[in-house]
Amino acid sequence: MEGQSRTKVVLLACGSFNPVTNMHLRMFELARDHLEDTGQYRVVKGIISPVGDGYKKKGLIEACHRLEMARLATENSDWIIVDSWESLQPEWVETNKVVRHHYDELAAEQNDDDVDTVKYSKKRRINKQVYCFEGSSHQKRRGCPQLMLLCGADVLESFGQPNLWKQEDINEIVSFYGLVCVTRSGSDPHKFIQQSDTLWKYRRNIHIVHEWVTNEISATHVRRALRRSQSVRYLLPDTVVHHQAEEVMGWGCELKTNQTHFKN
Ligand SMILES: Nc1ncnc2c1ncn2[C@@H]1O[C@H](COP(=O)(O)OP(=O)(O)OP(=O)(O)O)[C@@H](O)[C@H]1O
Ligand SMILES: O=C(O)c1ccc[n+]([C@@H]2O[C@H](COP(=O)([O-])O)[C@@H](O)[C@H]2O)c1
Repeated sequence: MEGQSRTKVVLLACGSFNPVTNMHLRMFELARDHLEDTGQYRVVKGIISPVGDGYKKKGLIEACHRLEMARLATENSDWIIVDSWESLQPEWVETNKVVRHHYDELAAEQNDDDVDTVKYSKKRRINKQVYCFEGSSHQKRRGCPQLMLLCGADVLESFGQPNLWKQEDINEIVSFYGLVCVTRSGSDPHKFIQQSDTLWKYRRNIHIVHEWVTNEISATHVRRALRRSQSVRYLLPDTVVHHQAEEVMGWGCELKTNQTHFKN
């Protein structure tokens, strides 16, 4: 696509970030490299959106701490930011609504003159399929970056978990926005897409990024190590390790307080 303008992309990652790990940050770098390598896209921003306290997942520490740790983790990045909107909502917000919110924010940044008045309540052709979002007030804004949801393969595979995601939300995410999915050990996103009619239909909007440096870094592992007073250094950015030791552990959450070696 030399000489032609690339499509601007904003990557949005939703999750607990309990706490944010180096792998969360690496996920953004991998996704940006992958998309830009195609020659079609220019990734202009990455957004981390920690889930709110209403998610009520076992062991989830307060959103203010997860938010602060994500802020510390990204303070040296010139393109990844943390957004607090989702984490400040009193009730849990479905991911599709979070994606819509961020799309509206991006669209609002555009000049009103750029509004393409074709509403998504009208039939539109996407990937040669007629697609329609009944009742959605979304408008396609010319010049607005494309917003893609960034996730690990476990989240993609959770689409198949009965009664977890609404089918219409999955449709909207993969047809209108697009998905960038980073492989995790034990996952097979290509096979998962092949076995899902919806995902297969919109497979061109799903970008699979292969993590060749296979690793098992997960927030679960970090929490387990903390419970056992083991070091989590180099699994998390140093600033986050310090925050864990100095702030979170003194706030009465489940994490233990006797981990002074984190400060070294
Ligand atoms: N090692 C990893 N490889 C690829 N994606 C990852 C990895 N760790 C986290 N992610 C992705 O980051 C996003 C946010 O994840 P989340 O906060 O749930 O992290 P997690 O490490 O999977 O947490 P937990 O272990 O608590 O379930 C999700 O899309 C998840 O798939
Ligand atoms: O929107 C949904 O229906 C939906 C169903 C299940 C999970 N999610 C989101 O997926 C993310 C999962 O995070 P975690 O830590 O539970 O792996 C989190 O951001 C949730 O809000 C979203």
